[in-house]
Amino acid sequence: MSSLTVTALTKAFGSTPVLTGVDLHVPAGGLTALLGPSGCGKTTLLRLVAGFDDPDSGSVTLGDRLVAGAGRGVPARSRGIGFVPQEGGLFPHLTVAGNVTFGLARQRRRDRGLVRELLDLVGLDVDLADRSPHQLSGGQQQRVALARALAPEPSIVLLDEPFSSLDAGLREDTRQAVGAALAAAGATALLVTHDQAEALSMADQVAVLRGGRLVQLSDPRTLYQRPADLDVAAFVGESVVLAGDVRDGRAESVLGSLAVTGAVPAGPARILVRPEQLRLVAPAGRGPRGRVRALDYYGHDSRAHLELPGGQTVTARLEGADLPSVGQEVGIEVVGAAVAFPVAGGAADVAGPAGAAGPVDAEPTRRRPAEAIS
Ligand SMILES: Nc1ncnc2c1ncn2[C@@H]1O[C@H](COP(=O)(O)OP(=O)(O)OP(=O)(O)O)[C@@H](O)[C@H]1O
Repeated sequence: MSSLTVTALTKAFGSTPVLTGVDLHVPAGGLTALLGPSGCGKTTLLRLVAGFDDPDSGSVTLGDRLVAGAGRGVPARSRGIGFVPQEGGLFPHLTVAGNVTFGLARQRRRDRGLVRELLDLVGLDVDLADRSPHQLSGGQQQRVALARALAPEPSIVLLDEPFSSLDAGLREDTRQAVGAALAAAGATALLVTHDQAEALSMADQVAVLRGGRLVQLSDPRTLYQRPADLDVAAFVGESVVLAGDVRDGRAESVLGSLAVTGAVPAGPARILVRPEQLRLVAPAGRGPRGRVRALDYYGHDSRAHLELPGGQTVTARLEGADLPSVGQEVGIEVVGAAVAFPVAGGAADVAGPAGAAGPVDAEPTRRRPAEAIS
């Protein structure tokens, strides 16, 4: 398995730039998720790495082998890349064993021990070897596709939204099986996804792409806890964004004086905390408080939508069965540090992640209308 290095990669279709100066290093044996909204260029980047398309400029290197750029273009079939497409792309006329060994030399295709080994690697029973793809579930088909990609021992495996067609339960199981198989094979992998939970749970590092540019490359925890900006913050989880004023490592906000992560210049800032950092307590003195406007109950946890004194609504994620009632006034504590984004020009108005003016709610489109306050 090789590392992958992409340097200053640029691609346009006609006059429309799709990738602009993308630099990315995927270490050997690691799984990197390429995360971004629809149309940001994820698949295009994967196709340039695979050799299905040529970049306009920049380079692609596998290990120390330049495969694209500087006038060089190694054909896709000679790059030693395994590819797992969105819906498996299994050959319908071949059995599972035929699919898994498709890319191997004729002699190795009859090696039943190898088929067993590969199916075992992806968590499938060897009894499935003689079935046709249509006799498998979607999740099983994706595992066979991975076994097929791993069979020739490629330098890197590229996975293009491999779980997107699976329903929720199957998706989780298949993710775990695929992650375990890639780790057991010691594979270098680049996984395209627009699902932040998938990226955060599976990857060693996450590359966030926006508008054809790489905006952050971090391990999952850093990405969630120290996002590069509020757009990235909103893309990888729910956000509570407050107006604040930073002094000496603390931010004064409607939720009190909050410790701020990292060195932030003094002055007005937008302050990010996550809903699970908000803890509801009995209202006390002049401490931060809000009124519960709505509750979403999920069983394992709940979400409370809280209206703050200035009219802004924020979301708190609550564990346990001891829940407030709608209409109740509650005290609010913030646990852990906040992240501050200095406001250029001075005004600390809270603008939404997409730049909208006015108070921000973490998930405005999913919030229910406020329930009646008793
Ligand atoms: N062959 C092509 N010709 C013209 N435009 C293209 C071509 N391929 C992709 N595009 C455009 O490039 C942009 C990026 O597409 P791409 O498929 O890389 O995005 P993506 O992030 O993978 O999106 P999705 O998550 O929806 O698959 C889109 O606007 C798309 O319409």
